[in-house]
Amino acid sequence: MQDKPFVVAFLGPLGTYSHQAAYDRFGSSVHYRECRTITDVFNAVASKAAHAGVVPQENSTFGSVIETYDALREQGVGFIRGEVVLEVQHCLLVRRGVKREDIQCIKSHEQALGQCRGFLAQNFPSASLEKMASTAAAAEAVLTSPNCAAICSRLCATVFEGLEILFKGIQDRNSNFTRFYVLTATQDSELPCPATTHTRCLIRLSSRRENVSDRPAISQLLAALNMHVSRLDRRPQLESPVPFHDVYFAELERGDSTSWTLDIEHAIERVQASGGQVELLGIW
Ligand SMILES: O=C(O)C(=O)Cc1ccccc1
Repeated sequence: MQDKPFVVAFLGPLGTYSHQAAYDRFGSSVHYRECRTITDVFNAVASKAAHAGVVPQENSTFGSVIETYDALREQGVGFIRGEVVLEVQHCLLVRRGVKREDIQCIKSHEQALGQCRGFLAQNFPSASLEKMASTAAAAEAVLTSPNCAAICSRLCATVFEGLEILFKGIQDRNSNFTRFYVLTATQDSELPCPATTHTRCLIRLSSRRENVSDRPAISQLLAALNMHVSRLDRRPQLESPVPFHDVYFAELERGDSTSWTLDIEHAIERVQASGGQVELLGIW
């Protein structure tokens, strides 16, 4: 009898950058599960409908992927086990035969629209911009919207028959990379070829005390952490009774320490002792 296949969830449909990143990490020996949104990828992993998931986390031109951080704000959405960095070269795709002057609307994921803002302002100043769940979802929608174009990868011209490439390399910065997180349900869930040495981790930080006067500032929490922070993100904490009480996401990078996991545990204890709330969200 055959073992159950390892299932990897990603933001679909086929042809997204997330699909390419997932394939770069897991190759052809796993089953892939397309999800409609990034939140659905988290849900597929948390509910064990998929063994692993791949979600976009940040882009070198446009910055953080907000939907990913909003998912990471919730409890029990998964544990980050790895990262994939993908070079992203966007194309403008139309239904075959559609001319540049026919285009009235441009569809894509908000990240792709943001990464091509200059190109769009210069070449399509009066086109309306429409946010879609993913770049490939935009490509698929263009099949039935002749006056629209999609920003997506050139792969979509192969995936969706009837589309053609009008422009290539339309991102505002030639050097354009997106980083993806690989997640599983828990820290010790099964994962093909897991990393043997860990060099990064992600923690979620917030102050515990709701009382405004007593609340430790982020600077105090980071001082208590006393670790090498390589990246810091911030989102509103929705359950807080006070406004502008944020939750922070800090990526920590290993120095030359030989006891990295122990260092993290001690750092978490220090933050808790200084009035902070901390959750380890990933180690890879
Ligand atoms: O929509 C996609 O293809 C995604 O994977 C999200 C995204 C969009 C633009 C750049 C990188 C990732």
